[in-house]
Amino acid sequence: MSLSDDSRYLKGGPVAQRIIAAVREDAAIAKAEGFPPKLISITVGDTDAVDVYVRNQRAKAELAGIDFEERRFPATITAGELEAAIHGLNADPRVTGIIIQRPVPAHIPIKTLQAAVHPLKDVEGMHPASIGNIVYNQLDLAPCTAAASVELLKETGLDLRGLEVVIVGHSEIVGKPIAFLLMSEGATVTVCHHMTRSVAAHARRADALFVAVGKPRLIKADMVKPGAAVIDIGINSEIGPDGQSRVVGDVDTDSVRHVASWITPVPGGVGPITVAILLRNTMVALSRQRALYEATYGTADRLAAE
Ligand SMILES: Nc1nc(=O)c2c([nH]1)NC[C@@H]1CN(c3ccc(C(=O)N[C@@H](CCC(=O)O)C(=O)O)cc3)C=[N+]21
Repeated sequence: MSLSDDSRYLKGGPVAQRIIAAVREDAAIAKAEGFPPKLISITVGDTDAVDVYVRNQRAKAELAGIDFEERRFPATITAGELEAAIHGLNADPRVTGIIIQRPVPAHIPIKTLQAAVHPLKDVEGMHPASIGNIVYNQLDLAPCTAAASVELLKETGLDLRGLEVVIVGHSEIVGKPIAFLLMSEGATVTVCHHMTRSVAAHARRADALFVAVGKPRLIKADMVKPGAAVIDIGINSEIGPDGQSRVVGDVDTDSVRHVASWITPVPGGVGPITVAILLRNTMVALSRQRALYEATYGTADRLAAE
């Protein structure tokens, strides 16, 4: 059976298309009402993984009818200069959302930057206030990759209440937010990381296994419970047998697919949904901004107010 017609593969494309179609309708209405959505991407220095992401952001934003603007800064910029640029974007009423692409150079404290983005414009959900809302079960503006991973799990139709979930990787942007999102949905969550004694022993208990560590083929067939759902969030570049560079996840898909009931391909799994969620988050941010605007000026019509 080929990869494309095997129902065990949880593909991101159809889910992403569904989300983008809904965003497109929302964006058209908002635009007609005088609130065109606009997303700003901030990149500092050069990173391949970021290039792929930003390229897809631009393409899908265009498809959805969201203005997209990339601001590139040299790796030599200071944290203060970046913060000033972010404050400028916060104050600009035409800007709906700001995403700071990670990683940034080592001399820039990423947390300070994330906290500089106004919470109403924080389309990545990485401001401390946004992350905090997830602890309070307010889930509509979650970090994009984490939300995308959960969205794919939901495609299986598995009941999340009481589901045994194991997450390998505890990053602020992926592993930790996935844990909170799934706890909110009623799952029983175990988080493994580099100090975990036996990742395999935990992983084998999982009905749903999420992996986000950045190590090709870390998860092998003997670490997976038969019938489990495996969500592979890794993006690793390596040289294939043909000498060409290729992208692989953290799961040894060739062996694991014979054990798991569902498995996400890389590429073509979580990635496309991540981009779609970023656009959906931009519309969530816009509606919050509009609610504030209307509460302040007493009208939904910005053009009339100006
Ligand atoms: N603040 C921040 N948030 C992120 O979420 C973030 C980041 N920084 N830095 C870089 C990584 C990487 N990342 C990707 C998302 C989607 C694809 C994607 O669309 N992948 C396609 C590949 C398409 C192609 O190869 O053209 C796929 O998996 O099918 C790739 C990479 C998000 N990241």
